[in-house]
Amino acid sequence: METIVTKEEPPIEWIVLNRPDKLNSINSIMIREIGDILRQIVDNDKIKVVIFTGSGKAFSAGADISQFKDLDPVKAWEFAIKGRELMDYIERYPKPTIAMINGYALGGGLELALSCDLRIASQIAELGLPEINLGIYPGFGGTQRLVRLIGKGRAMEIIMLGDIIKADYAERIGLVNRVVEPSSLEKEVRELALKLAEKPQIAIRLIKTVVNYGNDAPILSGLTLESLGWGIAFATEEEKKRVNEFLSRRSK
Ligand SMILES: CC(C)(COP(=O)(O)OP(=O)(O)OC[C@H]1O[C@@H](n2cnc3c(N)ncnc32)[C@H](O)[C@@H]1OP(=O)(O)O)[C@@H](O)C(=O)NCCC(=O)NCCSC(=O)CCO
Repeated sequence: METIVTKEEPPIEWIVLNRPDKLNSINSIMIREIGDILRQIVDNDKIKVVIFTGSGKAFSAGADISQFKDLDPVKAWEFAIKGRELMDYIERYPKPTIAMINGYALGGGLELALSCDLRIASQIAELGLPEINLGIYPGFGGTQRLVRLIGKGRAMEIIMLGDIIKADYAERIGLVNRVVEPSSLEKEVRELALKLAEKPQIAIRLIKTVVNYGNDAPILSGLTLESLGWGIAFATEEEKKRVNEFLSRRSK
C-alpha cells in the first residue's frame, strides 16, 4: 500500500491515511487502496469494527487538488464517481465504522468521515467543506450526507461559505458525535470500538441496513424494512441467548 497504513488489531482494523506531507489528501490511488483493504477484510470475522484516521496533523484535507489540473469535465465526473462510490461502500459496509478525526477534516476528508457510522474528533480538529473556494462544491457525497446529518440550513451555511469550523461547534450541531482531548483520542476511540465489537454483530448489520436504506426511502418503505429486519433478528443465536438470559434472571 502506497497511501495508507493498515493495522489488524482484532476486533479492530485501523486504516490510517498516510500522505502526511500532503495532509493525507485523497488521490486516485488512495481511493483504490481504501476500497481494496475494505474488500479484503469484509469476510474476516475476527474484524468487527473499522477505524479510519490520518497520520500527522490531518485526518485528510480532501481530494488531492494537484490532480485537478489534468481533469477535463468527463474525467472530473469520473473522479467524483470513484470517490463517491468509495464513500457509498463505507456507508453501507457491513461492519461498523468510526472516523477518528485527529486534525483537519476538509472536503473529501470530511466526506469520508460523513460516510462513517460515528465521528469522534480531537479538540484541535478543524472541519469544513471549502470546495466553494476552488469554484466547485463537494463531490464525494457531502451535499447529500451533510444535509441528512445536520439539516439543510446548517449544511447550506457550511457548503456555501466554505468556512473551517472548530470541533466544539461541530459537536454542537451534531456533525461529530463527541469531542475529546487530543491525548485521549486514541484511547477513547479504541474503547468505543471495543464496546461496539461486543454487540450482536448481525443486529448491528441489520441496524446499518435499515437506517441507511430506510432513510433514503419513503417513510412507509423504511418502516417496512424496519419490521422485516426486526423479524430476521429473531433468527439469530444472539437474540435467543440474550432474551433467555434476561428472562431467566427475572424468573429467579
Ligand atoms: C488544510 C490547510 C488549511 C492547511 O494549511 P497549512 O497548515 O498552511 O498547510 P499547507 O502548507 O497548505 O499544506 C501542507 C501541504 O499539503 C498540501 N495540501 C494540503 N491540502 C491539499 C489538498 N487538498 N490537495 C493536495 N495537496 C494538499 C499543500 O499543498 C502542502 O504541500 P506542499 O508540497 O508543501 O505545497 C490547507 O492546506 C488547505 O486549505 N488545503 C486545501 C483544503 C481544500 O480545499 N480541500 C478541498 C479539496 S477539493 C475536494 O475535496 C473535492 C471533493 O469534494
